[in-house]
Amino acid sequence: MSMEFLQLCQTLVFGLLVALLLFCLCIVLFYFWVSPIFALYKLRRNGFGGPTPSFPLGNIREMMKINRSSSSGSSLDHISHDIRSTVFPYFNQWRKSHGSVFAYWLGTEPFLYIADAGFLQKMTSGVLGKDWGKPNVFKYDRQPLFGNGLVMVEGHDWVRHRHVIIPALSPANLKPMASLMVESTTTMLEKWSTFIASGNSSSSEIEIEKEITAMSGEIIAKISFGTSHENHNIKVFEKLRALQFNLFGSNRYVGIPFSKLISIKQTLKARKLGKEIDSLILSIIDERRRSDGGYSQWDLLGFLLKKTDMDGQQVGKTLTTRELVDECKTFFFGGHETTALAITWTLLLLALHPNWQDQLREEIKCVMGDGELDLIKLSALKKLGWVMSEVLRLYPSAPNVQRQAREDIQVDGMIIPKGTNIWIDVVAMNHDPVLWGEDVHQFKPERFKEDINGGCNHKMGFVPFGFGGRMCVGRNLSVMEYKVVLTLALSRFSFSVSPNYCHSPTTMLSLRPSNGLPLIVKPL
Ligand code: HEM
Repeated sequence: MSMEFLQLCQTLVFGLLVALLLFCLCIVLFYFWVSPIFALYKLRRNGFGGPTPSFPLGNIREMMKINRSSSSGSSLDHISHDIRSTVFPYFNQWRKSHGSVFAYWLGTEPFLYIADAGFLQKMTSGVLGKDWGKPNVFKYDRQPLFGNGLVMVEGHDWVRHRHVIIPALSPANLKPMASLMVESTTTMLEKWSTFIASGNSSSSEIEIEKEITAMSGEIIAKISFGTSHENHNIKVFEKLRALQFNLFGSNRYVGIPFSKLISIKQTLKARKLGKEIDSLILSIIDERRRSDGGYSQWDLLGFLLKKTDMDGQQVGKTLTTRELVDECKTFFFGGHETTALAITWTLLLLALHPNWQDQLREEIKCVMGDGELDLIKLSALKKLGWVMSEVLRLYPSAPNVQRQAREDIQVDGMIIPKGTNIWIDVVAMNHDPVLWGEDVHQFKPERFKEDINGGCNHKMGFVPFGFGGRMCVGRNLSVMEYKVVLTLALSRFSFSVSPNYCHSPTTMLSLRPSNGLPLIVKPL
């Protein structure tokens, strides 16, 4: 072979490599630069304003800057329930200049921000639950936490999952679970009594958020898997918490191209934790399938296994084992955090409003008498129901609801282009004086006395459990747990705020007190 021929081959290979590299670069540029600019142009042409993005970061840099300059919390003397500027300071700022509906960008991902109940109603009226998407960008990011569980699944698969799960969480099915709630709550309260008795004073400071979260985790573990897998339950709980802190504990630049590579350590750790949780749950499922009576055990897994392996086969509505694992994770995570935080915020508000503690104690005594907690009578605790609604209004455990448009959606002649992510700001709507009146930031449970919507002047203005076909499936369970825990706690203790408390609500998927909730707890 001549030298010239070899040189020609080398030049050809080099040329091909350069061409390939240029082609890849063009694709990357198209996806992460040209395509977002087209999408931005489409949104603007349809009348959606918003802060100006710069690709590939979108508006993330500005969000971080506003976050840094926002207030970090308030002391006991200056607690304000207007949490809009603390929780989502950038939205609070942008709302002032762009109104309640505008477009912003997480990296190269377009988001439509909505804090307008009228717009929300028009946007959702023509779209069925199964036709909504969930933002792909979050779906990939949160894969280790939810997999393809009900929170993330879409289309006909979502219909099938919901069909299997809804009966599992019906009030009739949940009734036998109440005794598990009483058991875990009583154990926690006993521990508090012992702790207080061991000190020198008649009351003690207790870190309420930590206590309630641990107890709620124990409850959901027993409800999900029963009491015979305690070791596994604890491990799943601990690993899910670790996964949550890994995914949401610090900035990870979701939406920016190759963001997983930027935070490679966190990505790998999340993946590892996700796999460990999956194999723990798989081993529980395997054990159940092998054991005598594994299907008849009274818990959510028992119910789903029976549906999946037996009843569901006849009607073709079953879940695969992989889907069962994802649903167990979804229950476990979705089922404890939101409820635990609703109880935590309630105890803060009751500590700030001792007259409401008295009113609730009176109601509990009147409904339950002096005897043991009667589960059938829980629904008669009306005032406790108003308090729960008011707490979910001021401090919504789920501070936002998300969707992704899978088709173009028409709203008042404007088009939300297919692929647009949608971020509904529940905090902003719950604190909007136009919807609620001038006393919007005050704790007034009585606003729910005559009206389940709390006097909100738009029916889509109060959506603490979401809306439409995708509304939360766990609300019966959470109301039951909320009432059991608070009835037992208020019957034994009074609560006041510790001088060590710093009011600084923040989001880590759910809305939580960023420095915990120390309360002074005193036996009655
Ligand atoms: C105070 C307690 C709770 C609050 C505030 C809450 C709030 C929410 C919200 C806002 C959504 C989104 C709905 C939408 O997209 O329109 C949701 C969905 C969901 N929640 Fe809850 N939740 C609570 C308790 C629970 C519990 C106890 C469970 C499970 C046992 C649970 C399981 C789920 C599931 C599986 C979904 C997805 C439903 C779907 O997309 O079809 N939640 N929840």
